[in-house]
Amino acid sequence: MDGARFLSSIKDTVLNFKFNNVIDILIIAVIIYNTYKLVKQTRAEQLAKGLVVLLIVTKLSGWFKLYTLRWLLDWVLGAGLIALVVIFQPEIRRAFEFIGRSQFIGSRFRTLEDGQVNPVVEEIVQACASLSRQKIGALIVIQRKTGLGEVIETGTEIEGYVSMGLLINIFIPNTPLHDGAVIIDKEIIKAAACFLPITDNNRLSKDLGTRHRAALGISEKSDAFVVVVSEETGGISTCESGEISRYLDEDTLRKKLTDIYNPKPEEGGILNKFINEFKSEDSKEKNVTTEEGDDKDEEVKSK
Ligand SMILES: Nc1ncnc2c1ncn2[C@@H]1O[C@H](COP(=O)(O)OP(=O)(O)OP(=O)(O)O)[C@@H](O)[C@H]1O
Repeated sequence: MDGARFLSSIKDTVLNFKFNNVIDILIIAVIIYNTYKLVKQTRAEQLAKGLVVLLIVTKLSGWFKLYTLRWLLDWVLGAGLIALVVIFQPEIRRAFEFIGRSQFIGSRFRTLEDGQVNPVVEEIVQACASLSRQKIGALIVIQRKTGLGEVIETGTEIEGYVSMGLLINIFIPNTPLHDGAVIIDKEIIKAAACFLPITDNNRLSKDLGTRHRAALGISEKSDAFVVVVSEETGGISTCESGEISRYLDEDTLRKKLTDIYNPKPEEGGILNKFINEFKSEDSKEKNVTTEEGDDKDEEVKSK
């Protein structure tokens, strides 16, 4: 394109500029800004930089008529797109899962009046407190928006209302259903003795065995809320979004469960929540810490 044609095309663009062009530019600006926020400080950042360089070089090779280089770069970009989908499959999956469980679809738990507590919360709290006192190991998964059908299928179907008695009974040692996890969907115990995926985080504290690792595993792969009672110490822990909080007292557990069973509208825009969801895999990878030496009664983030 020579100089005169270039100038005349700019003149045409300016003269034909309309309101819908402004909207168009604004939308693109918002998309670019949020894409930048999305990839910033994640493993996608370096990749995005490389992609920008590749795009610029491709464009330049076209302008300078370097046909072989252009052909090669076109090919790399085409193949790169498929590679991107493969590399970022976990993030893409999380993003789609987030859309699926977003507020558009509504919460699965009914909202209660202020101060009201869902009776299920108290049943779970009392069961855990009792199991903790008796040092009986327990693993309780509360399903939220991510369906846990595959996990439920690995166990024994129960379909019974949540009650302190039933929960304690399930986990009594040497009974047929005590090994594995109980899955709760709202007020119903769907199944017991379920097998959960174990976390592959190998930087966890050595004193966390397979029960806690299974709890973390399912919380990484879904939005489930998990309560663990340690057989060894009687300590109560909870796992959520790949993070473990240990040595909880009854009141803290009650508060956490109340937040689940009596959800408040989430703060922040839908876009920010989407970005956080997308980023969480990466930030977790960066924030892995070990828990050795942590004090009792302190909430410990395992990741
Ligand atoms: N993948 C799994 N899915 C469900 N439950 C599991 C899984 N792996 C282990 N468990 C449960 O954890 C029990 C073993 O717990 P282990 O002592 O290894 O873990 P821990 O985290 O040290 O817990 P604790 O503090 O209670 O000893 C098993 O008997 C079983 O009930």
